[in-house]
Amino acid sequence: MPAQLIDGKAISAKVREEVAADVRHLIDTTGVEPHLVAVLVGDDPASAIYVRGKQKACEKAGIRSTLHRLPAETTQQQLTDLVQQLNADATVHGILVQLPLPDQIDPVAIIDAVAPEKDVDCFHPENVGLMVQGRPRFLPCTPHGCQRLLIESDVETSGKHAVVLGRSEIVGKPMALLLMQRGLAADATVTVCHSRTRDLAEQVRQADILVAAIGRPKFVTADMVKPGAVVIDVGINRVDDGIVGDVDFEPVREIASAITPVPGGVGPMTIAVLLQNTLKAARLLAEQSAG
Ligand SMILES: Nc1nc(=O)c2c([nH]1)NC[C@@H]1CN(c3ccc(C(=O)N[C@@H](CCC(=O)O)C(=O)O)cc3)C=[N+]21
Repeated sequence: MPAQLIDGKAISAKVREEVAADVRHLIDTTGVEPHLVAVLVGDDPASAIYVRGKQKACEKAGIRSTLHRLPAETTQQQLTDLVQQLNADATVHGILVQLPLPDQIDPVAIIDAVAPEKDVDCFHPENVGLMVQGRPRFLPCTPHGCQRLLIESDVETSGKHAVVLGRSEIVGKPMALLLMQRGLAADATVTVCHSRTRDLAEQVRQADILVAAIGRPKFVTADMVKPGAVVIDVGINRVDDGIVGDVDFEPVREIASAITPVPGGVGPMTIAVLLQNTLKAARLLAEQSAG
């Protein structure tokens, strides 16, 4: 029997409705209208699609969204100036600087420049530190989106062996952390695999829950998946005929017990969590000004 399909579109719609209700409540009780500002430097087509998805989702959830488009030649100083201006703007609650940035810009310096209270990506070291210590301010959008998919699909993770394929700062590393922490969609025994892992296929085959975030099209083949495993595909790889994940979907679907599709899996969840974080940022500000 093929695996249950984990419907990220449907689950993200539910999360966005929760956010929309909470946004209305925040506006009614405090007058604060959550506001997300995205900054896009250059014109990477993949980034442009993400930005459009975000703006539409914001609109539907009652969150104000602004897009700053800067030319590809923008300097480090110019981008830093814009970030500082947004930090100082009390009407802005969330700041998202779209990655990757052009080569002349140091992404770490830009991430550090974003006010931690407005860092809805959860990339700033203060927010990463809080998350590592299990007292998060924000949760990283894609990893937490994956957790929510597991929760909504009633996947038991406690005591299970989770394998995270990929060790990026944005997905793999925080994903492993969230899965090993105490709590919902967590309490797992976690292995992180990456390009230097010896016997990678053998390691991946041990997974009860597999999160593929390696950024290589169809990297995970059916022979690497334990029968009955739950497979979360974070990959968004552009190929000639559209986008494919990091998982060879059709054959793996015959072996797994549940699997996320691409598109329609993790991607929409990333956006839904971004809205949750923007709401949280606005709420924190409202509480602060209420004293
Ligand atoms: N500071 C920053 N934060 C990010 O979170 C960030 C970023 N930079 N840079 C780019 C990547 C990429 N990313 C996506 C999120 C959602 C979809 C998404 O919703 N995709 C849909 C549609 C995809 C399509 O049809 O092209 C899906 O998977 O179903 C895609 C890509 C966030 N990123």
